[in-house]
Amino acid sequence: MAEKNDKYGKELDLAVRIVHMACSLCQKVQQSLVSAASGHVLAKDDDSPVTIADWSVQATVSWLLSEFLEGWSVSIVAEEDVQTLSKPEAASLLSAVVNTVNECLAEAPKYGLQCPKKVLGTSQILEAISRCNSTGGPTGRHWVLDPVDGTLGFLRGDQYAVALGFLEDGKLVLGVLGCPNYPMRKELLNYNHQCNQIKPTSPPSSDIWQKGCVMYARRGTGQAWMQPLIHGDTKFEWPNSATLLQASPVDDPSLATFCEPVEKANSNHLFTEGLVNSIGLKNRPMRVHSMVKYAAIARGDAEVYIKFARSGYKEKIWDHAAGVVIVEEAGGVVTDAGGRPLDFSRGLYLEGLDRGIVACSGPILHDKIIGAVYASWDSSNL
Ligand SMILES: Nc1ncnc2c1ncn2[C@@H]1O[C@H](COP(=O)(O)O)[C@@H](OP(=O)(O)O)[C@H]1O
Ligand SMILES: [Mg+2]
Repeated sequence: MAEKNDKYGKELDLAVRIVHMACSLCQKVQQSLVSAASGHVLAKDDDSPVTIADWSVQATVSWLLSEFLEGWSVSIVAEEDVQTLSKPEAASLLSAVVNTVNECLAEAPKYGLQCPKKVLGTSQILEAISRCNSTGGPTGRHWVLDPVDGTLGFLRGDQYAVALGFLEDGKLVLGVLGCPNYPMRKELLNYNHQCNQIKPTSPPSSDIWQKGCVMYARRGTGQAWMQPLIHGDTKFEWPNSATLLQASPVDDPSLATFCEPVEKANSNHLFTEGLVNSIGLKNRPMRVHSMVKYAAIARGDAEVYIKFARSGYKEKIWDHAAGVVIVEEAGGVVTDAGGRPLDFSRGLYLEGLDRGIVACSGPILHDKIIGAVYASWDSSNL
């Protein structure tokens, strides 16, 4: 077991194993989605596969955390609620979730965890999902879960993440980020040409694409780690070939790569283009779904991540928690556009966030971006 004698060692060890299991669950669901769509265009409004993955991951993570930590009193802030799933018309969805969760939990021994003594029933699974109704806040211990971050990426057979953070007394102390499609070569992350449908043969089902990883960090250690996902009959053995992550040393903007959301609706591409041009960034933006953008900064595949949501949009803590601590421990800097740290202590949202989010591989680039925000804000079209 990892770092058991250290503070949060037990929680980190468990969270990493759980996120590995959740990634495997997602890969199976996404694979069935790719097979189902093989040769066809998946209906754009058919979001049931991602819904199954969302609820199944939430139920699995909730059940495992409760089973191996403080029992039913464990506090989890998570994206999904149980209402839709409890409706009579969602019966087949619910039954798919029940099967998916039980299949995943049956694999627990492979990850060094015990599986349930009996297959979980529908009511236990609904209870596990609905238990994740904490609203976090400034005191106590809270897990923060985004079961499938980047739902569009998931549906498109593209990038998505499973994100699990841990807060104590309002401070972010652990982050675990599963990136099941994170390619080993950064070029494969670059999706400027969005894929609007599942593309079973592109990227190729090569070894590179199948890899995937789990990143994790504990606040204050100055270290962030990455483990490959396990495949087939391989058993998860700590430290599971963990390697240290190091954010990029590049601090010359002309050599830096910046990443941002794929969706224009989620971040103002025009504003960020002006911003990065003004400090001399030349590389094309790396547009990637989900918190994989934080992963790219932590691994040194990109130097800058900027997100400026439309005014009035409130950023949720689960969309950032895991990624922020990993980037910071890998040597990066994450703040709002005013240069202040993100505040995870005020409930479901990053309350008080100044305009947008700026994550950089180091302080020099970060200062430049923040300076550019001040210089260009008044003339911006936000
Ligand atoms: N209008 C909006 N502006 C900014 N972010 C939004 C948004 N609508 C949804 N999001 C958030 O952006 C996340 C996706 O991030 P990105 O665009 O970087 O891939 C979504 O996570 P989910 O996919 O988990 O819902 C969602 O929480
Ligand atoms: Mg999300």
